[in-house]
Amino acid sequence: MKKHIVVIAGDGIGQEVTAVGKQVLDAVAQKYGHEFTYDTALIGHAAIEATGNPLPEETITKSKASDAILFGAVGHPKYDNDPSAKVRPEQGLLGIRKALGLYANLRPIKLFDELLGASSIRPEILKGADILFFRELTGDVYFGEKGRSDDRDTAYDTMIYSRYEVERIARKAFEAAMTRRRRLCSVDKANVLESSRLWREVVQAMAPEYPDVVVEHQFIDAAAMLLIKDPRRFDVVLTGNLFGDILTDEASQIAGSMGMLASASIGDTTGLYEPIHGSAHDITGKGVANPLASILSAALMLDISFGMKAEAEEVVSAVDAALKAGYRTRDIADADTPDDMILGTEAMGSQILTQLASVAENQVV
Ligand SMILES: NC(=O)c1ccc[n+]([C@@H]2O[C@H](COP(=O)([O-])OP(=O)(O)OC[C@H]3O[C@@H](n4cnc5c(N)ncnc54)[C@H](O)[C@@H]3O)[C@@H](O)[C@H]2O)c1
Ligand SMILES: CC(C)[C@H](C(=O)O)[C@@H](O)C(=O)O
Ligand SMILES: [Mg+2]
Repeated sequence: MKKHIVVIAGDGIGQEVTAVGKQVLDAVAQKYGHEFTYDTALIGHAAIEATGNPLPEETITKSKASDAILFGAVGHPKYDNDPSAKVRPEQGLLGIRKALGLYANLRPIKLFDELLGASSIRPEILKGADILFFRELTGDVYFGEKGRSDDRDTAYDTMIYSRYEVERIARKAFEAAMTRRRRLCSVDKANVLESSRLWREVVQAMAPEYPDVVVEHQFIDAAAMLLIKDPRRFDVVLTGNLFGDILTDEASQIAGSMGMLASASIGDTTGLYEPIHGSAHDITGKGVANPLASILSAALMLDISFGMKAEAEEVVSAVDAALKAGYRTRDIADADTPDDMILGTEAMGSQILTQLASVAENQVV
């Protein structure tokens, strides 16, 4: 199969982990006889430096013309510490999500058994946790009207959702629940927020269309608590943009690390695949970033955008095999991990390629 992929590595460790994600795609293509061609595009701080714009028009054009996008991260400390900056790297990411209509952000929380010890949550609570988040991605307080009063002493952001926006993401979540354990938890703040009351109303109205799905509603504060107290009670979680952003960083502790969580942003056009983590200034340039989130994002691309299920499963199996063999990056190592099994970004990438080669030999005839 021929596919054209745009690689938008962005900033910080985005560059480091995306290089490894791409190597994995190359290895899959070679093994299965696919032809993947690549282009690169700028975003975030890198794009501001080069063009003054966090999302150059060319990046949108290239992205729209591609079959899928492998994305890294955006962000730079210069802007994090300057609240008055008018142009910011993050505008690039929000802009591309909006420009491509990527309203559904799928964030699977998969705990590899080997990483039970890497989490600070007790293993007996965690074992078998498997959650799929549907985070709405192009609405909410992120995109509602925002501003300052004339004297600049008052600021506002508007949390806003339309029935249509809630319905289309909820439908995706219900459909996914039908293929999984048939439980859907919708998370909102309907005891306080009007936009959440609409959210709940829409989900309640759709529930009878899916009689086999057990639907529950939780408030965001309680959901944040339950996620850590009893992660296995969740199957599909449906929520808005801001709540989903926060809950999934929290959920990374179920999987062991931010460096383990992949995501797929999908909608009406080209899908974008990215780790949920950011540019991680604290470890940028040290060669220690965990590339597994990028690799697992590449696996989601193979599955969702290209329909290459076997290839995607093989990538996940290769990750599993590397972890079973005892290899760790620093973020997922525990006190028992021998020093020589703690790998840097590139070395972990090489391990996955090695595992992929052997897994593939067993499976491909
Ligand atoms: N999708 C994105 O592009 C995205 C997401 C979140 C944050 N950001 C941006 O990234 C910058 C840094 O934000 P932050 O520090 O709040 O969040 P972050 O996700 O970059 O990092 C949070 C913590 O997790 C660790 N971490 C993250 N990814 C890791 C990996 N692959 N391997 C090992 N450790 C990893 C970091 O070292 C850090 O301690 C900010 O400018 C922020 O706006 C971008
Ligand atoms: C960088 C930021 C705009 C982004 C978000 O809030 O969506 C990030 O935190 C994410 O989770 O992808
Ligand atoms: Mg986030």
